[in-house]
Amino acid sequence: MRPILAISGLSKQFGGVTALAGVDLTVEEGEILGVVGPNGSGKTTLFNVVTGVHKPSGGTVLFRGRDITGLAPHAISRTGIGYTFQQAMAFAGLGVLENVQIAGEHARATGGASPWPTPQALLDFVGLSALAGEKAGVLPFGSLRLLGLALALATRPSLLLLDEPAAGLNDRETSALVGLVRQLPGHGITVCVIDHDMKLMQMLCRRLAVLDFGSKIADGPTEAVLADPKVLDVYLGGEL
Ligand SMILES: Nc1ncnc2c1ncn2[C@@H]1O[C@H](COP(=O)(O)OP(=O)(O)OP(=O)(O)O)[C@@H](O)[C@H]1O
Repeated sequence: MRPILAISGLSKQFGGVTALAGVDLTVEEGEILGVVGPNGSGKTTLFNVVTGVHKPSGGTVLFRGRDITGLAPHAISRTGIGYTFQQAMAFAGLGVLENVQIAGEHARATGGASPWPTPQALLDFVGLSALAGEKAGVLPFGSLRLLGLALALATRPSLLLLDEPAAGLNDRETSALVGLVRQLPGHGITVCVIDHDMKLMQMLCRRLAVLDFGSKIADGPTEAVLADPKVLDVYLGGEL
């Protein structure tokens, strides 16, 4: 089967800094793939290049076989790639439901039936119905993260990129998030997630790719990757 996302030889220079050094990576339809690596290894840059925030210095990104390399973010979003940010993004002065409505207005026109036909249904899914009328700016941090997930889902992605979705969440909130993300493939949404929390990644991902200094050093079943001496080496004294 053709991968939903196929990244080949992707590189990105920021002046003299090599953030990505020729990364090959595929995301298979229906999986939850984890991308890990030490601070500064290029994970966020990888997402930023895939979503069009940064233009790559070299390489290609194919989404469902279509070359989307270097397209503008709005054009990439319309192909069906959604993403959440490290910082939850919402209009603070608008209501929770209004935020989801607005995000949905920018949804791609070509998607099939959404698993969540209304903004309210999406709020039900992420567990924020009770807060629908609140201003986003007054939400507690955990709820704001869930709103960030709802906003990304409102754009009706078929591939969702999650950048540190559990950062700052407590254990209960993290479990709730894991429960939601695990359901996404069943709703036709493939997931690629970055996080430092290896326990979270073990709960979510059957496959992990590891970046180090902008290069992919491992890619395979989660348990095998976490036992790989090359991976243990880059995390020496670190999170593992
Ligand atoms: N906009 C930018 N301008 C200049 N350098 C950048 C920019 N974005 C990232 N970098 C550099 O590129 C390298 C990779 O950074 P990146 O944020 O992709 O790593 P990361 O793996 O996501 O790190 P972290 O886990 O800390 O979020 C780092 O050396 C970083 O300083």
